[in-house]
Amino acid sequence: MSSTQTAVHLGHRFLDALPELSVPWQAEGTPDPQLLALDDEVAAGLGLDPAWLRSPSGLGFLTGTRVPDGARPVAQGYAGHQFGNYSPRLGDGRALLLGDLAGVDLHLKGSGRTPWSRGGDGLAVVGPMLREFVVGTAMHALGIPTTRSLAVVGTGRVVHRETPQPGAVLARTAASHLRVGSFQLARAAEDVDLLRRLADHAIALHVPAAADAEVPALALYDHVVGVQAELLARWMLVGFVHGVMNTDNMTISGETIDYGPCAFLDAHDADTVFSSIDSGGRYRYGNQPLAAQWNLARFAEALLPLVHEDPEQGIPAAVAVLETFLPRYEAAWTAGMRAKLGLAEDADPALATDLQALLDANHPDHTGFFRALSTAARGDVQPARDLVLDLAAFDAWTTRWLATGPDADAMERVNPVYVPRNHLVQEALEAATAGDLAPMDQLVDVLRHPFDERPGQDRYAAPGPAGTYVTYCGT
Ligand SMILES: Nc1ncnc2c1ncn2[C@@H]1O[C@H](COP(=O)(O)OP(=O)(O)OP(=O)(O)O)[C@@H](O)[C@H]1O
Repeated sequence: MSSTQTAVHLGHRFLDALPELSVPWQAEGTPDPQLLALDDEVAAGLGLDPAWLRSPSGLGFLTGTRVPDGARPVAQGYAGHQFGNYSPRLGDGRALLLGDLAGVDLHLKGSGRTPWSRGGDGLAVVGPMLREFVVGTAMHALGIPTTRSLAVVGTGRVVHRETPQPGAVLARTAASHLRVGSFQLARAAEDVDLLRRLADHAIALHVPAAADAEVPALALYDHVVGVQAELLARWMLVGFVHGVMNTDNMTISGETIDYGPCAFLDAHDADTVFSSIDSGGRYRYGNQPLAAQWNLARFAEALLPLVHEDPEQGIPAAVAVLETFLPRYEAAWTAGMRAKLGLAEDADPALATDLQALLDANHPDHTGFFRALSTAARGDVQPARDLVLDLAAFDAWTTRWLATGPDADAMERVNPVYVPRNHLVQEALEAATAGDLAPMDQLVDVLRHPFDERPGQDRYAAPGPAGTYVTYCGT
């Protein structure tokens, strides 16, 4: 196999800044590594040669078993609220931060036990790691901030879940792996110096201008509230359900992280839940903005000692910022809806909220309906009309909307034809787990160009049969 890879120099910025949150660690060996998926574009962004990554030495790099000279992999510590309950010790129980490269973190998932593993085996399996690859790739193509999957490598190890599963390691990149839970751990340590270094590190990476603010931690908080408001609006507009919005899965960068029990809506329904363990519907589609706000309140609590030396006295300033979350979310959502509906800047905002009410009442296929509206903007309302039950309400809304002269071309640039449909992802992952990668490769190929309609590929645009949502709790 040809290889033009020169030496890889992995930095260790997290370990240098925050040794207390870092446990130097190594990956477990992989008996028989086999490449299952590789994103050449992500590789190129890191300055890595895809041909080398496919070679035995590249697979050693991607699984953490052959670490470049000078690299210092660590398991990162963090805490977090999971489904509302606080866990003081989470951390990378099956993951490692290999280091940083080209300004981003390179992280492994499924690389073996660490001191944060608690009772877990430290491993990951093929299906869920490929799910992260497929859905993360789709999210990036949709223009939504996200960690990115570089590769999934089958380990050749059998992993014991409900049934024996083939093991895998995911290699992914992120602007950083700083989470709300990272701050919760530093706050719980009652070490203000550690908390300050963590905030300074986050500021240096994600919002350098905050360093000059009167209260840098408050400026950091304001930034995170803003990027999360934008992110949540993007999720809601595209019909994405994250599924496990615990505080350890909320990034400081504003990137989507951890594609566990996630999926895209078929029928638009605020009560949609995909995670089999989310019995109370805490992270249902329609509750996501409020779940994010709740997480941001926990972030504020963690930051309080940096807002004021008497944390209690920092509360009003932090609450004032937190209270901007929903207005910022609504502004981002309104702007996004304006784009999805091909409206001019000065269009009546009630067009968006009235359409939302129509979607809530009629449950059309989310992705298909918005795409069909661009056909309506070209003069054929029937495809959209076929998706709703309340035809009088649809006709009334459509008449108002069409009178604004919506821009169909602009709409087609923001309303995807293809999203990772739950049933297709499931089908592809089951095939891959059984050794056939072709369905996944074909699916990823379509998802990389979500706005470009492809003749003969209708099955990738269609919703699954009603009632066949796969609820999911695999890891
Ligand atoms: N098989 C396992 N062995 C050890 N720890 C695990 C295992 N699975 C999950 N964990 C740990 O449980 C916690 C919650 O897991 P979760 O599934 O949210 O994270 P993850 O998918 O492993 O990682 P990330 O959030 O980085 O994408 C984390 O601390 C994670 O490291």
